[in-house]
Amino acid sequence: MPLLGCIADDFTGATDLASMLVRNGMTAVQAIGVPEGPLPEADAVVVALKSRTIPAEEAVAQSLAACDALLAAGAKQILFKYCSTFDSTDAGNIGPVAEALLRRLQSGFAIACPAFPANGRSVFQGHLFVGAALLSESGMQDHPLTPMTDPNLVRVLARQCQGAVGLIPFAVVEAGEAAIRREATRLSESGRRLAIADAVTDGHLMALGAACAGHALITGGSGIAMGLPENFRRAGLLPEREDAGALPDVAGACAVVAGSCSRATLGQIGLARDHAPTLELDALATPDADALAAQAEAWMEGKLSADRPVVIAASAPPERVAALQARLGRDAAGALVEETLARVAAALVERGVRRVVVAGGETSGAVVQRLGVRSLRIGGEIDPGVPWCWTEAAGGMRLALKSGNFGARDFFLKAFAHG
Ligand SMILES: Nc1ncnc2c1ncn2[C@@H]1O[C@H](COP(=O)(O)OP(=O)(O)OP(=O)(O)O)[C@@H](O)[C@H]1O
Ligand SMILES: O=C(O)[C@@H](O)C(=O)CO
Repeated sequence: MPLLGCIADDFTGATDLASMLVRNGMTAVQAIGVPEGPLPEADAVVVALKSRTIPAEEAVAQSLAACDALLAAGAKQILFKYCSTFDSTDAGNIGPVAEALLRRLQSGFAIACPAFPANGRSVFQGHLFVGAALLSESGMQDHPLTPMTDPNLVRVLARQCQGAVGLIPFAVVEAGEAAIRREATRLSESGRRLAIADAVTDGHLMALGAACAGHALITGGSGIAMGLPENFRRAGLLPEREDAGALPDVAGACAVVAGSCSRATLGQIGLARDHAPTLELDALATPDADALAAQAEAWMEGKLSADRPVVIAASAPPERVAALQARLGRDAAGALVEETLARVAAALVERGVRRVVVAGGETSGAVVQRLGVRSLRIGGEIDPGVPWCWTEAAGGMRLALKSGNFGARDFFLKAFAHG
C-alpha cells in the first residue's frame, strides 16, 4: 500500500518528483495514466498524467480519478505535482485541479510551492525566480505551450482559482515549522484555501514539508516532497532503506530524443553535436510527421551503438517555433512534432535501442505512450530531477525523461556513463 499518493501533470514532472522521493529514502513507481488494476508496490506511487495543457475540466476529471485510485489503494496523503516554473495558462490547470482535490479530500487548505533550489527555482514574496531571473524574464515567457509572463504566483494562481489565494511569506518560512503551521491555520481561518509558500533553500522546503505532515493535500514542485519521507519515518510507517533506487541492468544501444525547446535543452544539443551523431529535424521546412520520421529512420541506419548515443532532435529556437506555430497553430505544431518524435522513438526501439533519454515533458508523454509503457520504476539520479527509470516495455529497457529545463550542458553524454 503506498504511503504517499502523487498526481503529476506531466511525465517528466512525475519522474522528477519520484526521483526526489527515492533520494530521500522511499521506493517509488511512476504509473503512466490512471492505473486500472492494482497499483504497483512502492512507498510512493506517482500517477503521471498529461494534463498540463488540456482543458481545465478534463484535467480536473483525470486528477480526481487518479486521486480516487490512490485513496482506494490506501495512500495516506496526496501530493499534486506541477512544474517548478508553474507552467499553466490563465484558464488553468493548477488552480482548478488543486481546488477540486481539496473538495474531494474534504480538506480546508493546501500550500502551493514550486520552489526547487537545486535547480535554481526559488520563491520570494510570492515571486518565482529561475536562477537570478524573474520567471517572466527566464526564457519561460517564450515557452511553446505555456508562456509565463507574470512572475507573481499569488496573482497567477488567483486568476485560475474560484477562492482567494494567500501567501506564506519568507519571514514565516524562515522562522520554521511551528510558525508555518500557525500561518497556515490563520490563512485557512481567514478563508484562503490555497497559499503560495516562499522557499529559497532546502531548509525552507524541509520546514514546509514537516509543517504539512497532517495535510491531506500538498501541492507544488518536486522540491516540496523533500521533507515528506521523514514525516513517514517519524510516524514509524517507513523503514530506513539502503538503496531505494536499485534497478535491473539493461544492455543495448542508446539514444536521445529531444522535443524540448528550452534554453537548457538547446544547449545540451549544441554540446552533443560535437560528440555524438546528431540529427536535427526541421519541422518548419518539412511540416509532415510521416516525412520527418522517414528522414530520421533513414539517418539512424548503421549509427546505433551501445558506446555512445545518437541524438535526434526537433527542438528549435523561439523564432522558428513561432514561425511553425504561425503556420499551423500552436497545438497542431506541438502535436506534429510530438507525433514525429514518438515514431522516431518506436523506430529506435525496434532497432535494438534499450536506453533512451527523452527531453521535454510533452515529448516524453508522447514517447512513453507510443512505447506502451505502463509504469516506470525509479532509479538513481543523473542530474537533479532526472533519474534513470526501468520499464518492462520492449522486454525491459531504461528511460530517462528529462524535464526541458533540467540537466547540465553535458547531460546527454553523461547519462549513458551512469546507465
Ligand atoms: N521546432 C518546433 N516547432 C514547434 N514546436 C515544437 C518544435 N519542437 C518541439 N516543439 C513542441 O514544443 C513542445 C515542447 O514541450 P515539451 O514539454 O516537450 O518540452 P519542455 O516544455 O521544454 O519540457 P518540460 O515540460 O519538461 O518543461 C512540444 O509540444 C513539442 O512538440
Ligand atoms: O518541476 C519541474 O520543473 C519539472 O519536473 C517539470 O514539471 C517539467 O515539465
